[in-house]
Amino acid sequence: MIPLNPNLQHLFNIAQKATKTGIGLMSGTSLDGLDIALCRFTGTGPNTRFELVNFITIPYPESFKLEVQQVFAKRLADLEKVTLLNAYIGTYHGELILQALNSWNIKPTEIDFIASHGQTIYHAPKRLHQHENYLNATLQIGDGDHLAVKTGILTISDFRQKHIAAGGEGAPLALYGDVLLGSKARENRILLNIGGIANLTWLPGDGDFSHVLCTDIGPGNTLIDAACRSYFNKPYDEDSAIAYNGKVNEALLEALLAHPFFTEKAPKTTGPELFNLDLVAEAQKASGTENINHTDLVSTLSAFTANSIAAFVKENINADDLKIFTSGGGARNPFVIAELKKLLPDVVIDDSNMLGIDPDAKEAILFALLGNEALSGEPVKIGDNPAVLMGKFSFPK
Ligand SMILES: Nc1ncnc2c1ncn2[C@@H]1O[C@H](COP(=O)(O)OP(=O)(O)OP(=O)(O)O)[C@@H](O)[C@H]1O
Ligand SMILES: CC(=O)N[C@H]1[C@@H]2OC[C@@H](O2)[C@@H](O)[C@@H]1O[C@H](C)C(=O)O
Repeated sequence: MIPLNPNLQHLFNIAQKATKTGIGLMSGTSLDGLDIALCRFTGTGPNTRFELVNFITIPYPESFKLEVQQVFAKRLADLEKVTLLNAYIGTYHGELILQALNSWNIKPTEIDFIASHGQTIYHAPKRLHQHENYLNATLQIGDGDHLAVKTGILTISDFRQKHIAAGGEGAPLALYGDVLLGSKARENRILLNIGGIANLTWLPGDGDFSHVLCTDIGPGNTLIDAACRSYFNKPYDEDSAIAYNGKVNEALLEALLAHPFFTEKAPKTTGPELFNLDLVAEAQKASGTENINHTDLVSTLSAFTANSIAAFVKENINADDLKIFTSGGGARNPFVIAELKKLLPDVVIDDSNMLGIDPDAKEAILFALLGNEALSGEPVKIGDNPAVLMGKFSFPK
């Protein structure tokens, strides 16, 4: 028999393990840091069982954020910088993994795989770019080969391309994790992630996958963070200290909510390419609120996040005994959550801890789960969503 090359033999051995230990990585649109979730999986698909063994967010230094911001969500960027960052982020994320493993007293050889999201630098669904001859597109950098060589661990990366190739927009991939880990018969659940962008998965209690809906909704923290950076020299509005000091400007809020993205049919995706301070400036112009003070602006942008989420739920999800389980950094924004509760008084709102899923770790767990699927799963059909196994394999040697 012709032997397999050692990489494929190693892959084959890992794929056949009953229990796999994988690291999921998420570096989101907020650019706050790298989320590292060390998970243990048995089974795949609807039979997946997972345990979060360790989790850490390693904050990015300011200098790194500034470098990424030079190319992040920008139509025009320095191509040399993109090229340099693609290699740099791969190696850097590898270093952060080694650092985390060291702090947990775990050897790299104990890890079966890394599943890495990379850093989105541009998300261009057709609804945004509107170039007739081009399809949906998205770009995540931080090449998997660099991670694999740096850590010595089999790495799976670049998950979104297959989703697009199979007809999707490359997001939200939360769909797959939320259905497999978060659904429960006879419970009408919404899993709401408030990151830079807010997205949700509607999981009706009838257990029929064809009724599941997963979509981006609009801005989560991205506009609040951008206003805090620009006007308060702060990365975000910690504990809503600024928002609670200001007053919501109803005219501006109305103009923001009038953006056509909100009437487009779900599922849909978006990003800071659309929801940025230029869009806010246009809404200020349309509502004659150019002179709004910066504190009121932060209150209004926080209310915008809550109102766009509540409006989506009211218009699209008609169910009794609805429960929302929140995750992402925005779940820690008390102003946004209090507004949401006010706007949806009949809905029980809790965080995803109630489901046994750490709200800060949820997206990193998702990528670990997608890695586990890529190794041993089968495509799962959920409504009209692409039924594909995602991710590309990189070997250390
Ligand atoms: N105590 C807090 N008070 C207010 N906001 C907070 C707090 N803690 C975190 N946040 C918000 O959460 C953000 C980080 O969220 P998260 O890490 O979920 O984003 P992300 O993973 O980059 O996003 P995405 O899901 O869009 O990729 C911060 O930038 C901030 O806006
Ligand atoms: C292109 C991209 O990076 N999208 C992110 C972003 O952050 C939140 C929202 O927009 C979501 O659609 C997605 O990430 C999560 C992990 C997802 O795909 O489910």
